[in-house]
Amino acid sequence: MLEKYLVDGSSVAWIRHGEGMVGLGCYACTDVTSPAEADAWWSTLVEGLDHHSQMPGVAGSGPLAFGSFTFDPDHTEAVSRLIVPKVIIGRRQGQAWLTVLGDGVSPVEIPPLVELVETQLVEQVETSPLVELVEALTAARPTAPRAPRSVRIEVDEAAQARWKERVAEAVRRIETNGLEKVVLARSVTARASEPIDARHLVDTLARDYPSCWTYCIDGLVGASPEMLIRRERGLATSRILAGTIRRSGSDETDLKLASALARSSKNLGEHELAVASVAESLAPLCSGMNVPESPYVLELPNVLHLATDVTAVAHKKAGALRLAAALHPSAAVCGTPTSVARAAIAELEGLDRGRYSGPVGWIDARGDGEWAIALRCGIIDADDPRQIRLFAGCGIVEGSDPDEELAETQAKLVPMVNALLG
Ligand SMILES: C=C(O[C@@H]1C=C(C(=O)O)C=C[C@H]1O)C(=O)O
Repeated sequence: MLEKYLVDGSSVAWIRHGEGMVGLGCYACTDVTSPAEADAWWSTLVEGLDHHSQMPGVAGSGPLAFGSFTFDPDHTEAVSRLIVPKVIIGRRQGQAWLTVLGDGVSPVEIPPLVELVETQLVEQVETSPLVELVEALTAARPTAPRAPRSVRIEVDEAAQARWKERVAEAVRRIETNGLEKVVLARSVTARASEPIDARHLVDTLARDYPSCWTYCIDGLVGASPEMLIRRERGLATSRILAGTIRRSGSDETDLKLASALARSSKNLGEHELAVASVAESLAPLCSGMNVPESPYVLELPNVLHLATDVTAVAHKKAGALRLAAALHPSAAVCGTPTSVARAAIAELEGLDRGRYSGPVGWIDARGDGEWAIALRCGIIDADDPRQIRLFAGCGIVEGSDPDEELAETQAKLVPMVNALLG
């Protein structure tokens, strides 16, 4: 529903269970090198920002900055970017709202959009001065989202073999030089005969993976199951995933797989490292932290994950971006110890991750917001939009088997592959 307001180009989306926000146009935008720099830029911009918003107090209402950050700014050609949309259409708990940045529109001119759920936005604003603004913003959307045509997904067996070699090398290093866990990723290129319409990918991902956070920002599109940090009225929550198995297609077998996953010492050990890294990074910025003793099994259509939700009360000054800066890169996407794992990734992976596995999300004027980890995603090539690079990785620990890890990356590619082919 929300995704139908997406306009190609500069529009952004953040959707889960059919709720969230779509941002149109660009009020302000900046390239940054880190979440900390982004935080400083946003704090300054938001002071005295002229805006008209409905539903104040609801998470996601008011002015927002959407952003996505590179995994490792020292080893990428990509840039981290923050976008403050001019218009935001939001929906939560069956209610909808509109936020407009800049002057020229008074709050009374903003039509009540509470019924947006049933009605087209443009109909709603027909009698208002906003109509021109919204029409201008949506004029760039000439057609309904279109599935990409003649998609070819590269199968490069030599590259797969090289990746398995890297996994084997990582396992050797784990046995010999103090590395406990390292996450190795690979990328696969898909090509269509026409430019890929990000809106189609958003539509499909939001429909097929409703419990994930579907995002679209500046060519980065995906549906992440992993929440690096959500801050809502000062309450911080982090969902940590580590330990994965592929689903079989049969409920009965999946049940057995789930209980095997919950008892597997390899997966539990890998999971513990990821939880410890989050708890350690959060501790200086929070109080009253609750870290559950054992993980639960999170079911997604393609895979099962071991999951832990950590909660804490964030210090007043620790906004969502500051928390994300402290948490990234967690062991879920980097490894343990962080610096050794990061260096091993730069040396072994042979991949520019770009914004894959970096924080992606939004922040509001109060410092609340949500930053997921950009997983199960693709990056549409800015120079050739018929092309998209898909990414997937796995945590490598002692005893990891290269063939199984390769199969796990294939399972993690499924959401994007299906969105492209479907
Ligand atoms: C790195 C990815 O996923 C991460 C690695 C996981 C694992 O190794 O079990 C599980 C979830 C994510 O934290 C990915 O999806 O690309």
